[in-house]
Amino acid sequence: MTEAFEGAEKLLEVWFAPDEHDVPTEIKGGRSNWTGLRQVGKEVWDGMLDEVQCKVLSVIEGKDVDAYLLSESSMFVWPHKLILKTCGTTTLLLGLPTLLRIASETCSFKGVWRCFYSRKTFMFPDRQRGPHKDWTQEINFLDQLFENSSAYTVGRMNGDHWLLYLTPPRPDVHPRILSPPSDQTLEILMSQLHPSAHLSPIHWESRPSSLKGTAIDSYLFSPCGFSSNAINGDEYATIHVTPEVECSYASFETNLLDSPNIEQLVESVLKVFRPEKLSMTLFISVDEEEQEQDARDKAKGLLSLGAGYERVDRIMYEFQGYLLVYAVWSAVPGDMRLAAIPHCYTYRL
Ligand SMILES: C[S@+](CC[C@H](N)C(=O)[O-])C[C@H]1O[C@@H](n2cnc3c(N)ncnc32)[C@H](O)[C@@H]1O
Repeated sequence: MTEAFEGAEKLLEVWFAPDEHDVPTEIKGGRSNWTGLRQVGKEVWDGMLDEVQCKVLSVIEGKDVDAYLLSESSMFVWPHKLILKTCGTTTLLLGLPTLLRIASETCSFKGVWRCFYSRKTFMFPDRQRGPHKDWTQEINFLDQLFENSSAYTVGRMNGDHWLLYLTPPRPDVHPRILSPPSDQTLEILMSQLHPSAHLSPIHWESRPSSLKGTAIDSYLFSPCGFSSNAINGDEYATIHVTPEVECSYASFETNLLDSPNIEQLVESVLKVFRPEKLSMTLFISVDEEEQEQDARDKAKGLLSLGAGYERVDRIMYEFQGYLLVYAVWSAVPGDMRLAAIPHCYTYRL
């Protein structure tokens, strides 16, 4: 890389149905053993990713999800939903109309059931291209594709903040469901990493309780940079590291929040990277009152971090069907715990 790299990712999550059993049965894609979006062949995704300006490096096929390792981050494809996460100066949103066309023409989906798009503030916003030059342009682009959406700026306007665009569930795409899917996602976005935090920082392992094995795909870029996907059943975790000192950044994302608990998980990840600054987002689906209490208990995991960090912000939102917690921390100046050499972290998925 000749100039500083923008590690912060754009993150798109599109749900075409609430559940993998709700996908159309018709198969028109090249992978006829699979249903919904998983029937779409790599060569078709390659065409969409050309518009995003990134490439597939490798793919792993799990029982429930396919994980694509990209030249700029990752893509996960379930039968009913897709997560696309891309960094650098990629033009993620320019691939969205093609994704919607593939979902309709190849997979016979009636439309988008729910969509989420988010990102943190860029380190180098002037280098972004297409609609990603600023948040208003991204909102305008998405508003041409979706109705009744909401766009939020979460956090400090005069500091690091996080941007979120979301659409409400569409009953015309899928009728109101009695028990909406349980869904949770944690993202940890870290910057100003400890200088030793770079080479293959994560070892993945299957949980002892898990009968299914974890499939892992990792890539060490030259001269530096690391990306890794792990999948087990319908659970996934993904990690991306930009170690260059002038723009160091790492992200960790997973939908597995049961083991270990969130505090332990976050602390373990922080021990690897020792970032000076970090923000976290936790989305938890909330349906009934019971789930709401459960979600609030999980969210308490983001109240304090032991390891030499002080909380700058913690903001909670309630959306239709979801609780969101956004929290920002910064390292306590002079705290010796942060000077420790980073650990290698074994993550059990
Ligand atoms: C794709 S990776 C991970 C990006 C991720 N979003 C993150 O959290 O940092 C980016 C790192 O790989 C390095 N890299 C080396 N060759 C690259 C290439 N051909 N494309 C993208 N990144 C490359 C970059 O300089 C950077 O350190």
